Amino acid sequence: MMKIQNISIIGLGALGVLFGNFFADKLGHDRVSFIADKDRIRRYEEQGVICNGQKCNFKFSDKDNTNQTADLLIFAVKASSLSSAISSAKNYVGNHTIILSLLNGITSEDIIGKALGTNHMLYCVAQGMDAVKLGNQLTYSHMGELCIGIPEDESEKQPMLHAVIDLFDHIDLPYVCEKDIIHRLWSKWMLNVGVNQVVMVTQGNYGTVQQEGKARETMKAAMREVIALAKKEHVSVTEEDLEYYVDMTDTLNPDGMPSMRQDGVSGKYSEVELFSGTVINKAKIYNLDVPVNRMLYQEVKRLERNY
Ligand SMILES: NC(=O)C1=CN([C@@H]2O[C@H](COP(=O)(O)OP(=O)(O)OC[C@H]3O[C@@H](n4cnc5c(N)ncnc54)[C@H](OP(=O)(O)O)[C@@H]3O)[C@@H](O)[C@H]2O)C=CC1
Ligand SMILES: CC(C)(CO)C(=O)C(=O)O
Repeated sequence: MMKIQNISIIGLGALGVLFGNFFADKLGHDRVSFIADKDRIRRYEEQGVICNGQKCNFKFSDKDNTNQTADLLIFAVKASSLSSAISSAKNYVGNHTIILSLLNGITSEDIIGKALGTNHMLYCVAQGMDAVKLGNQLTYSHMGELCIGIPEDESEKQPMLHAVIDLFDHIDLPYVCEKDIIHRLWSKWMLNVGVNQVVMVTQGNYGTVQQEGKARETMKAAMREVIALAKKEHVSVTEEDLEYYVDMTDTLNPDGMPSMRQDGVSGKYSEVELFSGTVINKAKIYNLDVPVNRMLYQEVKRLERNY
């Protein structure tokens, strides 16, 4: 079986730092590196990176290096940076490279696969964390888990999946190997369509949707529009999935906030196109009305016009 010896991550943000720090602690700092351009590397080395109060000694790899490929390559950028990240990471893809994408939404695996080779892709969903990165500082109390898997018709990727499972077992990384990874991708997307957008437009935090009231009801209504859409696309996402994710959200630090709201706080454009943007476009195909997502889309865009 292939053994994963080195890991490259692209994206030194909330998830990149969280998982990069975990990998480096368990495997040693030499086996984990962050791919970036020279300007970013200079900035990161000048400013440093702090994870739960501790300085991280990360190794950086110049995107233009052509003498090293990754055994495991992890994408941890926002959707708006995905195409630049793909071109920065391409030198690190060798014949044996396994790629995981931590991006939210239901499209990043396809996009990366089309650019770098679908034969490299496993599916992955990152969930359950309350990571907040503001400036160069990451804080979290729950690291969450990675859900990994392959669709039914890609069974030739079992050896790649086993290599990742072997690594995660070896370092005790919290993970779930999913029987139906497409179901997980969609049901996690349903959560983001609800919690990320509602916390963003209310300019709140997890506490805002953990208490009974309008915000929590709007979150659930936005999620139910995804359930209706999933039915049209023959993906089984149910009310039980909704309850599972609402319960998971209730366990998060009430002062924490989803990645989209962190973008709002930093005045960065959000991933709204991954959430209501995608819901609205897909709903048009089926003549499905999605008023809650239309409202959330308009509200996010209104907030972003003031940046
Ligand atoms: N935050 C969370 O708790 C969760 C996030 N997700 C998803 O994971 C993905 C990543 O989110 P998150 O970690 O919050 O994102 P962040 O915005 O915190 O971090 C993204 C990082 O990517 C870096 N980056 C952008 N373009 C490039 C590039 N071309 N080369 C190298 N680095 C680049 C940015 O660097 P710079 O700052 O230098 O521009 C930034 O540090 C998103 O899709 C999000 O929805 C999923 C689950 C939970
Ligand atoms: C809701 C959460 C934290 C999942 O755990 C997430 O996916 C995000 O912040 O984008």
